[in-house]
Amino acid sequence: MTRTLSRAACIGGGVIGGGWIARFLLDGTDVAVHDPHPDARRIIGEVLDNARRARARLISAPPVPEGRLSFHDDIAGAVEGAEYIQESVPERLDLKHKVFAAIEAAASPEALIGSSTSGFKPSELREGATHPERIFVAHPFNPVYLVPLVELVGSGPQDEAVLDRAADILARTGMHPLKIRREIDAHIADRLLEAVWRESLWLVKDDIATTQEIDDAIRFGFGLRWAQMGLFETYRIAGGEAGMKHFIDQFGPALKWPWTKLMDVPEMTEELSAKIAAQSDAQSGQHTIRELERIRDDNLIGILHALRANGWGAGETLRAMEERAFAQAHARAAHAAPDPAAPLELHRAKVGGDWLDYNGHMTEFRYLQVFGDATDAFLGHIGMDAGYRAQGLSVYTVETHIRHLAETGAGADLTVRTTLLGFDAKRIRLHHEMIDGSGTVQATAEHMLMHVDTTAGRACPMGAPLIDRLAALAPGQSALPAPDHAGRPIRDIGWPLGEPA
Ligand SMILES: NC(=O)C1=CN([C@@H]2O[C@H](COP(=O)(O)OP(=O)(O)OC[C@H]3O[C@@H](n4cnc5c(N)ncnc54)[C@H](O)[C@@H]3O)[C@@H](O)[C@H]2O)C=CC1
Ligand SMILES: C[N+](C)(C)CC(=O)CC(=O)[O-]
Repeated sequence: MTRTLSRAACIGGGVIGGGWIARFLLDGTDVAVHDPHPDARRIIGEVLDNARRARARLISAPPVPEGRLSFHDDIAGAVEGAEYIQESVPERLDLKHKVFAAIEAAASPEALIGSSTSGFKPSELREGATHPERIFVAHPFNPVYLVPLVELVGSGPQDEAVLDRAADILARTGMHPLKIRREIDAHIADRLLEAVWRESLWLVKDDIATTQEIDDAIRFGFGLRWAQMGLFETYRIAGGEAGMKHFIDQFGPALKWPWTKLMDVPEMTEELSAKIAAQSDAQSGQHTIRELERIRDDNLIGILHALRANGWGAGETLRAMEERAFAQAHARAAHAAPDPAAPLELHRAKVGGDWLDYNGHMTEFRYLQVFGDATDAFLGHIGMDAGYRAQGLSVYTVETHIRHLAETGAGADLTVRTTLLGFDAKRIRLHHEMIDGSGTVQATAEHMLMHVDTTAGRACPMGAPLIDRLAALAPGQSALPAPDHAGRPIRDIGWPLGEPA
C-alpha cells in the first residue's frame, strides 16, 4: 500500500486553498491552515461539507479516515512539521514573495512548496528565496477535490527531482500531475482557457451573445467532447478517414480568416464588467454559489463515472484512486482486531445519490456491491491479499441470498456486521447484516464462498493463512446465535395457483 502524506500545510484557504484542504484531508492527511480571513473557518467548513458529499458519491470504497484539520494564527505555526506546503494566496507577486519568505523561515528544509498560481512562472515566484529550488508551480483546477489535473512547473531540467517528488505525493491523493516541459506564463491550460475567455468577452461586448448563450454553445457542444478526448484527438476524428493531415489541409487556412480576435483584449470597462455581471445574475442568480457547486460536482462525478466505466482519460485516474482506497480499506480490515466473539465490523459505505432507483431507495445491485465489498473486507481480514491471489488462489461466491428489510435512502451511513457461519477445507459460509446510522437493520445477506485454484479453474483446499485465521475465529463466531433466517430459501407462495404453499 502506498504511503499517505502525513502532514500538509495550506497557506490561503479561499476557493482554491479550500479545495486543496479538502483533497488532502479526505485522503487521510493532517492539514494545518493559515488564512487571516475572519470567516476562514466557516468558508473552509462549507467547502469541506460539499467535498465530503462529493467524495461519498465519487468512490464506493469505504472512506479513508479523515486527517486532522488545524488552524494557525501565523504561517510559522502552520508549516511546522509539514512535508508538503501548498500556497494559495491571491494572485499578487509581492504577496506571494512575502508568504514564501515566511514559509521558508519556518518550514523543514525538506518540505516541498507548491504554488497554486494561475499565471506566474517559477522563476518569478523564486525571486529572493533562500532555497528557490523547492518552490514550484502546482496549478490545480476548481474544484480541487474533484478535478484531477495539477500542472507541475519548474524552472528547468535541474528541477526534475523536485517535480517527481511532488508528482508522486499528488498522484497518491488521486491527482493527475502533468509536468510542463518549460516554464511559460499561465502554463498550458490557462493559456487555452484565456483564449476562449477573451473571445467570449468580445462576443458579450459586441452584443453577439449573452453569457447564457455562450455557455450553451460550450456545454451542449464542444464542451461535451473536451472532457473525454481533448482537442487534437477530437480533430483527428473530424478529419474523417484521412485523419489529422486532412483536417489540417481543410481547416488550416481558416486560421487566416477573420474568425478570431485572440491577440486583442477588450478593455474591461465598468460598463462591460457590469454587463457581464448582470447577464450572469440573470442566468444563474436563482442559485447560491454553494448550490451551483453541488450541481457542478454532481455533473462532474457523472462524467468521471462514465469515463471510469469506459477506462478512459480522467476515469483511469479515478479508477486508480478507488483501487487505492479499497486497498487501504482491506489493509485496515487485515490489521483490524475486532472482538472475535461478536459480529465483525469490517466494512462501511455511504449511500450515494446515484445509488437510488425509481422508488427513491438504494437500487438492488448496490446491496450486492456493499455485501460483496464486506466479503472482500472479511477475506482481507483472514489474509487473502494480493500476494495470496498472486499464487493463483482465490475465492469465488457460489451462492447468495439477500433480504431487503428497510427503505435504504440517499446519504445513509451503512455498517456491515459479518458473522462466520462455518467453514471447511474448501468453503466459507458468511452472514452479513447491513445497519444504518441508527442501528436499524436494512438488509441481510448469506453467501457461500468456494476456494479455487484460478489457473486450474477448480475448487481446492485453502492454504495458510486463511485456514489458520478461520480456525482462530471459529470459537468466538460459532458461539454467536445463528440468525433464524440463515439457510432458509425464498418462501414458496404456492404454484400453480391454488396449490398449497
Ligand atoms: N479561483 C480559481 O479558479 C483558481 C485560482 N488559482 C490560483 O489560486 C490562488 C488563490 O486563488 P483563489 O483561491 O481563487 O483566491 P481567493 O481570493 O478565493 O482566496 C485567497 C485566500 O488567501 C487568503 N490570504 C490572503 N492573504 C493571505 C496571507 N498572507 N496568508 C494566508 N492567506 C492569505 C485570503 O484570505 C483568501 O481566503 C491564486 O494564485 C490563483 O491564481 C488556481 C486555479 C484556479
Ligand atoms: C480563471 N483562472 C485563471 C483562475 C482559472 C484557473 O487557473 C484554473 C481553473 O480552475 O479554471
